[in-house]
Amino acid sequence: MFAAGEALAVESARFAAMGWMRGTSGNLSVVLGRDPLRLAVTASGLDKGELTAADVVVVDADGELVGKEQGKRPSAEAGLHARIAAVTGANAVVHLHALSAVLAGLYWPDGVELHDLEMLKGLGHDAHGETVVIPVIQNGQDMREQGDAFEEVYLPPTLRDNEVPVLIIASHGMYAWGETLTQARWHAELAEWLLRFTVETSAPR
Ligand SMILES: CSC[C@@H](O)[C@@H](O)C(=O)COP(=O)(O)O
Ligand SMILES: [Zn+2]
Repeated sequence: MFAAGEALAVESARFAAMGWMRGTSGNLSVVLGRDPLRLAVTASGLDKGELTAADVVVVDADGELVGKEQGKRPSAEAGLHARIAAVTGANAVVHLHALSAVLAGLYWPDGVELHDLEMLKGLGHDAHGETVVIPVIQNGQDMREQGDAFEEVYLPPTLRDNEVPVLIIASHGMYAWGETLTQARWHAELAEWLLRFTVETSAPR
């Protein structure tokens, strides 16, 4: 648990330095166990640039606190982290308030189309001839409803294509996930670049 807290604090500071976890915004999680599902998630309402290894709590599949943590509440969005981990099999989930994701969700509320960009390979897709759609769901405060909305738009991997390990929440931010915390970060970094490129080159003027 200390190791998970340490890893989440390091990643959180890195994301904050990128400007994607300003103030108390954003949250991160890693899966601790699957039967039953348990995640280590960042505690709520803290400065995400200054987390310590102790600023983490354990939650269940509904994002509810497991055990007693003195004075710390789970992230308000822990329930969506747990749902993404359950549905996708990811071992780490990151949630960022990247401006490019919010702008892309505003311009393309039915999903953001990406194609013919080398960076798509970092999301597990083809650099040529494939259109990758990052799904968008509406913002909300009920994590069960947000989880249901995610499940409706999520495209699992097929024999031909990999999943798209990214979700945009309109007027809010983005989620990315992966097999490890490092891979989740890579997906977030690459998706942010792809979204920024697309907003800057294709947004309606
Ligand atoms: C400016 S923080 C907004 C929060 O409501 C939320 O969206 C967020 O990302 C952080 O919530 P937290 O409960 O600290 O994990
Ligand atoms: Zn948020």
